[in-house]
Amino acid sequence: MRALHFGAGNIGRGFIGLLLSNSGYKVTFSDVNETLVGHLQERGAYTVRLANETQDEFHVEGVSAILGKQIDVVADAVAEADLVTTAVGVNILKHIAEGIARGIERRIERGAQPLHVIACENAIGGSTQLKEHVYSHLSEAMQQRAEGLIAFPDAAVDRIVPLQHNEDPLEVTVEPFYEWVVDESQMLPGFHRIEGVHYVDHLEPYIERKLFTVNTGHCSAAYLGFIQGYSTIQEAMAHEDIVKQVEQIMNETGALLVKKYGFDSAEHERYIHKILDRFRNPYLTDEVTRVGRSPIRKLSSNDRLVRPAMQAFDLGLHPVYLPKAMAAAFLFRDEADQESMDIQAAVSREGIDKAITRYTSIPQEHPLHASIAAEYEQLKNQVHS
Ligand SMILES: NC(=O)C1=CN([C@@H]2O[C@H](COP(=O)(O)OP(=O)(O)OC[C@H]3O[C@@H](n4cnc5c(N)ncnc54)[C@H](O)[C@@H]3O)[C@@H](O)[C@H]2O)C=CC1
Ligand SMILES: O=P(O)(O)OC[C@H]1O[C@](O)(CO)[C@@H](O)[C@@H]1O
Repeated sequence: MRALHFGAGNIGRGFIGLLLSNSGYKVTFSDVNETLVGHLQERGAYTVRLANETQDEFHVEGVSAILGKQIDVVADAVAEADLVTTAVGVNILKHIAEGIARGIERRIERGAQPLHVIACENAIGGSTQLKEHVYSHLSEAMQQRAEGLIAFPDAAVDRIVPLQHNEDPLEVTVEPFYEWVVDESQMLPGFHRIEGVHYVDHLEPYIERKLFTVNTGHCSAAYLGFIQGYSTIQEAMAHEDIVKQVEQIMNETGALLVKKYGFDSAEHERYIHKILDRFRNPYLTDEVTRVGRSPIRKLSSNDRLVRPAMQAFDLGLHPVYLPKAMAAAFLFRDEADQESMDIQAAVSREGIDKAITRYTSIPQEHPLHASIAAEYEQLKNQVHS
């Protein structure tokens, strides 16, 4: 069984590649980072280390790599694969779509077997988004032939994998916890199951629970930690005032999730506490700049902050901590993160009110808009210099 995985980065090597290899897939990585591809081609193996007391090691062997810029090579790999997965970042999906489309054409022309394409990104409907990008490169006739042969099941992925600072450029340190949930209702018969994946009929409760708890809480810790001048999540989470606020934020999304999906509230509370412990993992060093990265994406209407806040509001809940997290996101600044610099420029140019509407799509007359603006005014004088 052959798997082609796009993105040989932290999640690619430390999570998806590891599970695929453990399930008997021979993994080929496609990446645009030539150095990384070179190392993988040369060694064909790498180590995954768990961030726990015993630093458990796993050796992933028999892997290969191709350069993602070589569309023809990528298309051939897609044509030969039994499974395609991605962990490149949701905004990069459009850039890998052409290679996948050319590969689909080749495999259909050869009368090949069905193919599953699973996007493992932090986004709602990631694989569906990828399908749209891929289909934009296919003729209508080819799209029709692809239906029933090529499936794009949506997925939720959860494992904290920070930026790596290991001597060995291929080694990756990951937290012990992981969760990979795939929408089985979007799959075709005969799929070679991946060990460790949880297959469900309805993904929405799982992806929203994950995105609105782990990701909402994590980025909030980053933005609130940034204001206080902390450089890592572990440093920020050592301060009880930040922990309390992060917990309140997750309680607000929790109230929404319990109301919307009927989750057991005691169980959800345990889920929140486990996540707070994961954020505090003393065996990891996770930079605030990584966890806060891409604030435009994180402030967008379908993502971890605005979507739960709006849904909560519409269900008659009145979030107050979520607007604070959003206000903190508007203050996050990292010169290496273009999105954060664009937000800072927009706020200076047009003021916070217009910037809130621009990035969150929350109209000025909505009560949440005023809450974010009020929190921003409070927080802006507290940013550690
Ligand atoms: N790191 C984490 O803790 C988690 C990350 N995720 C999601 O996984 C995805 C990847 O995140 P990370 O692994 O942290 O990022 P990363 O930056 O470590 O890895 C992304 C990789 O994609 C490669 N890439 C970029 N453009 C490409 C292209 N056109 N073709 C092929 N490869 C390309 C990059 O060179 C890089 O190696 C993101 O969507 C993220 O939200 C999800 C859960 C946890
Ligand atoms: O690219 P993003 O969305 O910041 O992804 C990283 C996030 O995903 C997580 O791994 C949670 O699964 C967190 O480490 C982090 O907040």
